[in-house]
Amino acid sequence: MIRTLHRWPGLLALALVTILSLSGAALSVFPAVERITAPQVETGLTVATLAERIQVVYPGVEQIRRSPSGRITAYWFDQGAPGAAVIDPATGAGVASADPNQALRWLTNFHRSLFLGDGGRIAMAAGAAAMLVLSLSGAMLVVRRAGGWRHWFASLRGPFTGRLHVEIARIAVIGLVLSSTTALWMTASTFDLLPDGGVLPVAPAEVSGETGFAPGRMPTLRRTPVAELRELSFPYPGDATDVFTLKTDRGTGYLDQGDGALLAWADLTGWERVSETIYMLHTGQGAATLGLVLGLMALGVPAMGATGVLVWLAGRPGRPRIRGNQPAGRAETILLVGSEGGSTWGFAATLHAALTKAGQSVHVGPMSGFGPERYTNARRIILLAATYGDGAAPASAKGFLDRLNATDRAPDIPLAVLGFGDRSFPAYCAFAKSVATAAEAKGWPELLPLDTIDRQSPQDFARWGGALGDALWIELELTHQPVQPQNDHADPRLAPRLRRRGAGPDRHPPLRVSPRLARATAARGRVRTVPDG
Ligand SMILES: Cc1cc2nc3c(=O)[nH]c(=O)nc-3n(C[C@H](O)[C@H](O)[C@H](O)COP(=O)(O)O)c2cc1C
Repeated sequence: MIRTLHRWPGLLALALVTILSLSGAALSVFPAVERITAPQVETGLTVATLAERIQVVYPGVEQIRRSPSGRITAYWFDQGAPGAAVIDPATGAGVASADPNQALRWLTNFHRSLFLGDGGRIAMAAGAAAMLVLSLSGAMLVVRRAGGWRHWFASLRGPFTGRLHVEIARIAVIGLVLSSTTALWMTASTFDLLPDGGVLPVAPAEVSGETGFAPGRMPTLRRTPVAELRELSFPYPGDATDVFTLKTDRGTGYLDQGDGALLAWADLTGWERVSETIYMLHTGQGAATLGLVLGLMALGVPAMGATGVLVWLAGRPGRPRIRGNQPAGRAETILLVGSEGGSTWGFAATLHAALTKAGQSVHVGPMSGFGPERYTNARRIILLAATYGDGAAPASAKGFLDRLNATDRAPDIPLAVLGFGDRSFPAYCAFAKSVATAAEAKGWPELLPLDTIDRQSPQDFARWGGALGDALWIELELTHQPVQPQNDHADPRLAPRLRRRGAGPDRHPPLRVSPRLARATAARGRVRTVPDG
């Protein structure tokens, strides 16, 4: 279920989340550059002093703005012509153009809406939602694979592409959850779905009617550090009824231009504060370092997309077509498979073919489809169960143990459990062992004791086949030629190990095990083979 939830949004929204993450990563650089290039403000500088300095240089100043990076921009009128510049707060003089950065504007529009207006905004929000689902389901898969939250950073085993996918995911997931959640919040805010609109102070009923009180002398501005400033708007020249408007991190107020008195004030609402914090966390404006970290994490998305597709492609051909598979209600032998990577299905196909050749009718299906009420003709049930993660159930065996535990009585059909695992994992064949223990506890009759296959060994399988043949009183030859999973070649640790054990089809001719010999070796717990023919 979680795997499906991870796979399909991932494959369907791959292009969208890649666009979102790459453009987001590029955007994350701008606040950091602005932070570095913006002229620095001396500590303790007040809005009063800043306004005074700017007014000396630009007497027609009508607005002063401070961006979250600390950059100060002034806008003025000079003989009827508008002007604007980035200001050096130490002098009040302009030091750079205030024209908006075209690349930033282009990237921002692309990132927000793909230049498609509201439709594009909704598409990008869907991409963010897909990223959130992918991050959360991915985190649950990492936990399952590592064997719990405590092992989040434990070293990984398994094919290279899968490991790389998880290695990136477990670092990037925090940033991706943060970026996607904040993106969804911001979209909701854009579409007015949140009550986070600003509240303005009530307009003053009376003003002094005077003009000309210098901003540098106004008590409120003298108490307000520039670090808190967002915007200071000057009154319209010649209009004695107009006021100064001050916006800071705390709220908005009106100041009388005749005596500097604070006429009205409104604090930011709780919703506004939350929305502003979320805006800062998403854009990195006001938190440039965090922005860069999130941008780096976003770069993990294309890499995870590529490795995720490779993992999906490698896993797809895992389940072979089984010719002559009998319906569950008609088969004498029910062969159920618990597999994650697909290789156990190959063993099931070999066993199915050998039993069919010996005249049996066999049904092969996933362990997750366990339904004893359907096995009306069955005389035996065989479970081939791999283990994944720290002793967890593989994908095609999900729910098997729950279903078995929920039944009052185990089926009255003899059972054989064959575990597939790898001895280099601490919980060797742990899932098969749990199944065998649960079956025993339910009083399920035993056809064969639990046996295990280490690293898909054909010899181990042939040996077990001999023991099964003896139990069924038939000649049973299991000559399995494993198909090496494509991405195991990329795993420098797995491939030599498999080769040493002779798992490669080219290194190992099919093995024939005589039932008598197999019985003898099975009893001694080691494997001996006889050459073909
Ligand atoms: C990520 C991963 C985790 C595994 N965890 C275990 C484990 O905990 N215990 C074990 O015995 N084998 C473990 N294995 C080995 C597999 O169970 C074994 O290779 C099995 O034959 C795979 O069968 P399948 O391809 O049908 O899933 C793991 C393999 C991988 C790739």
